[in-house]
Amino acid sequence: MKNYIRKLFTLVLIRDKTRVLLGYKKRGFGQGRWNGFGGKVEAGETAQEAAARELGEECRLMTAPENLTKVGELEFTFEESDTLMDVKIFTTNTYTGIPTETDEMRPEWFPLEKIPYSHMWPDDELWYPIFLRGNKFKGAFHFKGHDIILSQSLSEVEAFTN
Ligand SMILES: Nc1[nH]c(=O)nc2c1ncn2[C@H]1C[C@H](O)[C@@H](COP(=O)(O)OP(=O)(O)OP(=O)(O)O)O1
Repeated sequence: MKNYIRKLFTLVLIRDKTRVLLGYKKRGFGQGRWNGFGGKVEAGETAQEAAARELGEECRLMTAPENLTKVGELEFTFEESDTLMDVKIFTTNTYTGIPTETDEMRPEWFPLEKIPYSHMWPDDELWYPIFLRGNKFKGAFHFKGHDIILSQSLSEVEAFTN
């Protein structure tokens, strides 16, 4: 196994009983795909602080870091890269503001039964059902390029260790 350089990322999924807010990524990593809002955790930030900041930067919704509940921990690696993306996934339904398009993302609400998996990361259709059932999960996905999952693990968990 490669000696990966681990980098911490966040992903925020805003949802209520009937719909989830996704953003169409207009540039950068994952361009052209629908995803939650998130990005790199900067030095000196907690993952929750970074998640709240990125939510504001990418779609103008504001929330306090303590409103964000961790629902998932996923690791992504790629044949072509030494970086291990360590992604902490949060959800909340407590926020202020109106989803607004930014340079990075175009937000849109999707009914829970109409999530656009064919235009999302290929792992999403595997773990969103766990998330949508209200459960927590952990997993790892190894990619060839950005479209092919070469190996994976995924399991539901009761809680996280940290
Ligand atoms: N396979 C995957 N499935 C998924 O659902 N989300 C993924 C993913 N791989 C990465 N992500 C998420 C994590 C994070 O929210 C986002 C990548 O971060 P960014 O879009 O912020 O990266 P950028 O390089 O554009 O950085 P910033 O300058 O920090 O905004 O994509």
